[in-house]
Amino acid sequence: MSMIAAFYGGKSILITGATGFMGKVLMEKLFRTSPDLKVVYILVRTKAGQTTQQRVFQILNSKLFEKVKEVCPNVHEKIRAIYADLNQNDFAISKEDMQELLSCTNIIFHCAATVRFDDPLRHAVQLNVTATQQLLLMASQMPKLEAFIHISTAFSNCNLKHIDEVIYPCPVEPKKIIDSMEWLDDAIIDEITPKLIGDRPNTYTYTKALGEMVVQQESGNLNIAIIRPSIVGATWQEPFPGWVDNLNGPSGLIIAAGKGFLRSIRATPMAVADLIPVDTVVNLTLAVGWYTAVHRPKSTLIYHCTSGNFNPCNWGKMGFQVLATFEKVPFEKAFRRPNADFTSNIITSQYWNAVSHRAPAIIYDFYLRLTGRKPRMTKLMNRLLRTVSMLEYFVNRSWEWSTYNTEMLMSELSPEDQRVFNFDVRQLNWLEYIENYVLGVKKYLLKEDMAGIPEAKQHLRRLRNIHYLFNTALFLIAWRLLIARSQMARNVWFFIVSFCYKFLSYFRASSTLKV
Ligand SMILES: CCCCCCCCCCCCCCCCCCCCCCCCCCCCCC(=O)SCCNC(=O)CCNC(=O)[C@H](O)C(C)(C)COP(=O)(O)OP(=O)(O)OC[C@H]1O[C@@H](n2cnc3c(N)ncnc32)[C@H](O)[C@@H]1OP(=O)(O)O
Ligand SMILES: NC(=O)C1=CN([C@@H]2O[C@H](COP(=O)(O)OP(=O)(O)OC[C@H]3O[C@@H](n4cnc5c(N)ncnc54)[C@H](OP(=O)(O)O)[C@@H]3O)[C@@H](O)[C@H]2O)C=CC1
Repeated sequence: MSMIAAFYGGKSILITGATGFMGKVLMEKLFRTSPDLKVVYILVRTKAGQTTQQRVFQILNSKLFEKVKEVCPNVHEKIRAIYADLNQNDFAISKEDMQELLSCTNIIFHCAATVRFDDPLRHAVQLNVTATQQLLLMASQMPKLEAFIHISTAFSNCNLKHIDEVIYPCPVEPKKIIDSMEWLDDAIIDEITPKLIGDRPNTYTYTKALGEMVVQQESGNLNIAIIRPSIVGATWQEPFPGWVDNLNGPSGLIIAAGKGFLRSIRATPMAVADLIPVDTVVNLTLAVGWYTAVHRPKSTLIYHCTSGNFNPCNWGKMGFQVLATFEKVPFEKAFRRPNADFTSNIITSQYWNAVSHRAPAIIYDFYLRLTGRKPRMTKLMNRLLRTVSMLEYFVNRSWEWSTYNTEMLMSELSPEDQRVFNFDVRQLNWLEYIENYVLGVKKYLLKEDMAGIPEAKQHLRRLRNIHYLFNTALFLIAWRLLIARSQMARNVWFFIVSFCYKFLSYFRASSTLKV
């Protein structure tokens, strides 16, 4: 019997960010392993014209929840969607709902965040820092609360090379940052943002670091733990391999490469690709929830959820396997054949951006214009290059994360819990994982049918022929222009033609003699 699964039985659990990538997998695993839990409160906002109920309905009707519905047929009754906007005071939660949350919650998993790298500081502070502070305040008023689990990121201190399972202070206190956001205007905030974030690459990593400081400062008597996952990728095993539902991290780039838009990226092939499957993160999160509530460690423990020190994979190996999978299962309607490569420095990267990204986009837009359609490729390409430039920081460096607490927790689990809540990435086979990841992107993100593979392959063969034809035409035009202008080119051309002629004449003569 799993002690962790039994622990969550009968519990009232509050999840923020339950509609996000990690939140959905967390809910799925909770219901699948502890179908007898009392209730899961989720703080949900309305979005894209959907009510909170409609959003829950959509999640429950997705493929991710198919197994849950078998083991917990009344799952819809156990999810209590509470309207909340984490950008608002008291999260805009109604009085009755707030009362219920305060009096009933046993465990909190705080997953909500803005994960955009380019969010203005004000917005990132609001969600990643102020909302965390408010949630802690709520938590301190919950008499039945046993544990508060905060999801941070392994990159909150990406300005360091070696990162321990401790909270590193930021130069300016979070409280001062929160206060200043209230009275500074946007223009001034934009101006001081680079100074505040210092040697971190974006507002996301900076505000996640501030969020951790807030957790430490406001922890009071609460049982708190912080989890720091690295780059969260598709599911490894559960509920099935390859599930992914957003474009963050590598997923968007896999699509861009598979559709032939992305042809080169400035990356260091030997740098560690610290990817971690989302189900691994969720298993660790649930194990940490149990350990924090039951063992009540004296201080806030931080758990690194990373793969690099247990089972390292590098970007070269990852890129290679991604491309190998495209050969077997190509994406449909590719713009060009998938043939991406890593470049090593900024100058070659600029060159390939001009030749392999911008030029084809301009040519294609010209073709669209000629055929009376609206040009769109240049805009799309600019967006892609901007995204790539933001991710480059993370694919050109390696980090070392100490994992003392994570290993300690692993050793504390019973063999059954180690199996059911497995977060030991030493067992992960990267080649298999990456192949399933690419397949998952095709099936669950692009919603492409496997039956379309022969047609996709045929399309790629057509693209290859067009590519050869285009290159031959380009060569002939260039050559024709050259011999019209240069005596030397004419001499070379004359030499080649006469050499071929002589060779053919000799060949014809010798074959006639044999007869
Ligand atoms: C030895 C040698 C061997 C060589 C071998 C050969 C090598 C070959 C190489 C081949 C390459 C193969 C493929 C690649 C394989 C791997 C490559 C490396 C991947 C590297 C990625 C790693 C980086 C991750 C770093 C993570 C560090 C921190 C981790 C975290 O803690 S947080 C999670 C990470 N967060 C993110 O990833 C968010 C990043 N995104 C953003 O910040 C923004 O989206 C943006 C990038 C700034 C873009 O903003 P825009 O405003 O321009 O666009 P917008 O967001 O409005 O979106 C545009 C349209 O796209 C849709 N969209 C965007 N995001 C999403 C989403 N998450 N879900 C769904 N849809 C999304 C959006 O809707 C827009 O659509 P529209 O409305 O229709 O226009
Ligand atoms: N993905 C990754 O690679 C990594 C993620 N993490 C951390 O893991 C956690 C989960 O990330 P992930 O699931 O990938 O992120 P997602 O972007 O997929 O999910 C974010 C969640 O936060 C919710 N949210 C955002 N703003 C608000 C708001 N104003 N009010 C209410 N809810 C809001 C979103 O709701 P809605 O659906 O309404 O937008 C969504 O449910 C985050 O804390 C992130 O920092 C850490 C390392 C890596």
